[in-house]
Amino acid sequence: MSEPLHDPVKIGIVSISDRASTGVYEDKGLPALQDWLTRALHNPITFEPRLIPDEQAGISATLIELVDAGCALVLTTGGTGPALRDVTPEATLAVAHKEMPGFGEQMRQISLKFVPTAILSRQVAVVRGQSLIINLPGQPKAIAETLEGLKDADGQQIVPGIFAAVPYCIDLIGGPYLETRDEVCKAFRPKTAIRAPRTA
Ligand SMILES: Nc1ncnc2c1ncn2[C@@H]1O[C@H](COP(=O)(O)OP(=O)(O)OP(=O)(O)O)[C@@H](O)[C@H]1O
Ligand SMILES: Nc1nc2c(c(=O)[nH]1)N[C@H]1C(S)=C(S)[C@@H](COP(=O)(O)O)O[C@H]1N2
Repeated sequence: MSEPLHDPVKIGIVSISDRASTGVYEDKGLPALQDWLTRALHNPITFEPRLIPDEQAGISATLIELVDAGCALVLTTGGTGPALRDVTPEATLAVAHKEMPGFGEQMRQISLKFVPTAILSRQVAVVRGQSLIINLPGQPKAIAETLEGLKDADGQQIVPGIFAAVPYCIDLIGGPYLETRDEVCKAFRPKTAIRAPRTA
């Protein structure tokens, strides 16, 4: 039997936390991002992980470095709230070529089903060059919640997660063809954008 072939993808994962980056607590952001993406994607993934403090210039520099390194997707976690030190959205907008407001809107819709304080979350998503950068909330459990959405006890989708729109967005900016595992996240593409499976 021939094996299906999937495009390789490089993904930047960035945990932005003063306390995790200085060892006050163990970082749970990077493992949560890596676990979820490995579960969700068929593609072979090279991760570029970064654990950094809530410093605006340093966050922007890290995002640019990851885009320049060829990451088709960069996911950040942390620093999106209203506290003085929370500057992830500002740092992300500072490196944007295009804003993608739908991702932040959808994340807040999803998160409101879990916590009323979701309206405090200022996440943004942007395109820089051929890379999509998305902010996720800092709570480690919020990572899977926002990427995957909300399902009922029978596994029926109640609110679609934001990742459903990520593969097609990456197609449109000229990146690799991402293929998801439907049981984790059913990605949507218009029929004309669906590529026939390739085999080795
Ligand atoms: N990287 C992380 N690892 C584990 N837990 C985290 C991480 N980042 C955030 N959290 C948890 O989620 C909460 C909200 O995240 P937020 O990004 O607002 O952090 P914070 O309160 O600004 O503090 P810090 O930047 O020091 O993590 C934190 O108080 C913490 O309990
Ligand atoms: N799905 C989900 N979204 C969430 C939360 C959560 O627990 N689950 N916490 C909220 C809270 S309390 C805050 S302050 C904002 C911003 O979080 P951040 O500063 O950790 O990024 O995310 C919100 N979004």
